[in-house]
Amino acid sequence: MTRAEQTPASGRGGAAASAPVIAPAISVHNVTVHYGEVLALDDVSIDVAAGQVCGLIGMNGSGKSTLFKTITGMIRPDRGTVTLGGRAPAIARKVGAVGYVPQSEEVDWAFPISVRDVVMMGRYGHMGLARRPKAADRTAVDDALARVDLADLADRQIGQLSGGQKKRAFVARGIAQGASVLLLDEPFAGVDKRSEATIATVLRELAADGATVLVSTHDLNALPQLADEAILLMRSVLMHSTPAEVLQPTNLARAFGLDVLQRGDSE
Ligand SMILES: Nc1ncnc2c1ncn2[C@@H]1O[C@H](COP(=O)(O)OP(=O)(O)OP(=O)(O)O)[C@@H](O)[C@H]1O
Repeated sequence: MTRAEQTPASGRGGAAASAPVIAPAISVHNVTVHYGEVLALDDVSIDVAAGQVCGLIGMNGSGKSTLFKTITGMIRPDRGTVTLGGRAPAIARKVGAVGYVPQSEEVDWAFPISVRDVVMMGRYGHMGLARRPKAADRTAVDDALARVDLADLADRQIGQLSGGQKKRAFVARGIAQGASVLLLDEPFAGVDKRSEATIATVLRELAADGATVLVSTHDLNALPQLADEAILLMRSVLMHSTPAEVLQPTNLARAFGLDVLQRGDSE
């Protein structure tokens, strides 16, 4: 039985057992991942509750992308478990509960597909096997495009957008999907201020509506406005606390060395 299934009715009863136990939206327990000889994640444990925006901070190679891929189920850990709202990643993905915005380098931008069709991919879990969009799917896609300010560019080939617009298109895919967990791997990398502000606002709105957002970023200055909590990752979790606490110079120095303190970003 998962923790999500543990209700008072299934326990021994009594007043102390009356509160339902709610599974964290994202739960990573004792996860270790190797690529061959390379140890990418070492005994990582993280719980993030529903409705939170959690920032993921760490230097290049600290394991952020590996953590995202493990949470989506694209990578199977050598050890440990991942659950999303009490469900295995593969199940969560199948029912469209988890949305993923990958790093730009991982997308084939030459693929002959329009922005609208990229966003429509978020609706696949709501369609039958024939993947024929219904009116509700088209409405969800139009709403998501409007929310990230891309309605005017909906019919362009995805590769013909700017870096920030591409990121917004993938955020729109997650919105159209209605994902309760949204994972974003450096959505602010190489984007202009307008795209950054649009994405940050949308993430806050989604969390206010109950979604859980895990987002990696190198922009330490923007972290307090963006996130409710933050994780400092260096192969293992160095710290999981408030942004203010994580941004304490002594804590950043543990993850990045001392020079990051002068610059305000982690690149
Ligand atoms: N496919 C792979 N094969 C072998 N090693 C890999 C592979 N992918 C990542 N690694 C290694 O695993 C470690 C973690 O990489 P990962 O991409 O998760 O870090 P990251 O924090 O996302 O880095 P960045 O900030 O540069 O995106 C690094 O040492 C990296 O070199």
